[in-house]
Amino acid sequence: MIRFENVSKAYLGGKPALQGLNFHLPVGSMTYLIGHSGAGKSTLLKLIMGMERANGGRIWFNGHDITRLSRYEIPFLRRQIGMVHQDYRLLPDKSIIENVALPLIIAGIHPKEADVRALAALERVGLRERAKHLPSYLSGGEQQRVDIARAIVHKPQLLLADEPTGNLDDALSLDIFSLFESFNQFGMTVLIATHNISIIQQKPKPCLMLENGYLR
Ligand SMILES: Nc1ncnc2c1ncn2[C@@H]1O[C@H](COP(=O)(O)OP(=O)(O)OP(=O)(O)O)[C@@H](O)[C@H]1O
Repeated sequence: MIRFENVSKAYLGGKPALQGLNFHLPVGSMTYLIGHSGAGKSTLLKLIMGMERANGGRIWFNGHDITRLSRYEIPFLRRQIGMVHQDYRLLPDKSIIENVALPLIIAGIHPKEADVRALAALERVGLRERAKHLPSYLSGGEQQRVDIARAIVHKPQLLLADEPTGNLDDALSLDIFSLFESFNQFGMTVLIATHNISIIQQKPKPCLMLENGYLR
């Protein structure tokens, strides 16, 4: 699904964030991306999303070189990817269902159809009955599940998560990782950047380990 070939990234004026990365994520795999703060985890995820450009090397997504995409092609790439954030990023003045339906509305789906799909996504994360509430009425763990529903509402092939349990306690974190496992069991490829060693031990998976921008 994803192949990195000798990929490097340096931000303007900074030291290299990623250097000569080579790896392959097969379709249907679930992988952890680990490494200390500043090791380059978020940068790697942003390269896959087309939010940052590599300075060298190639990134293949289903056989297409996404380092060569024009900015008009990037939205098509993103429609195949879901992204879960550490800080939820919900719109505070929109209801839960409106938050989850938003990517579909932006992609031009009819609002009624978008609502049906958003409710189905909320069902998958166990929050269908909270659809009409505002985000501020939900706990941190529930808001994280809304962010996950929004990330999967368009049925992406690939799910990326950047420190998805950074703000949650151990029990809630385990629930969130179980959700990711359930999506993976239905065929979604999953890549999770995490510091959560306890979860990695409880739910072992293949790991990509970054150290100062290099894969170990
Ligand atoms: N927009 C940016 N401009 C300049 N340098 C950046 C930018 N984003 C990240 N960096 C630098 O790139 C390197 C990798 O950062 P990155 O955020 O990818 O690491 P990380 O492993 O995700 O860290 P954390 O676990 O703290 O989120 C760091 O040295 C960081 O300071």
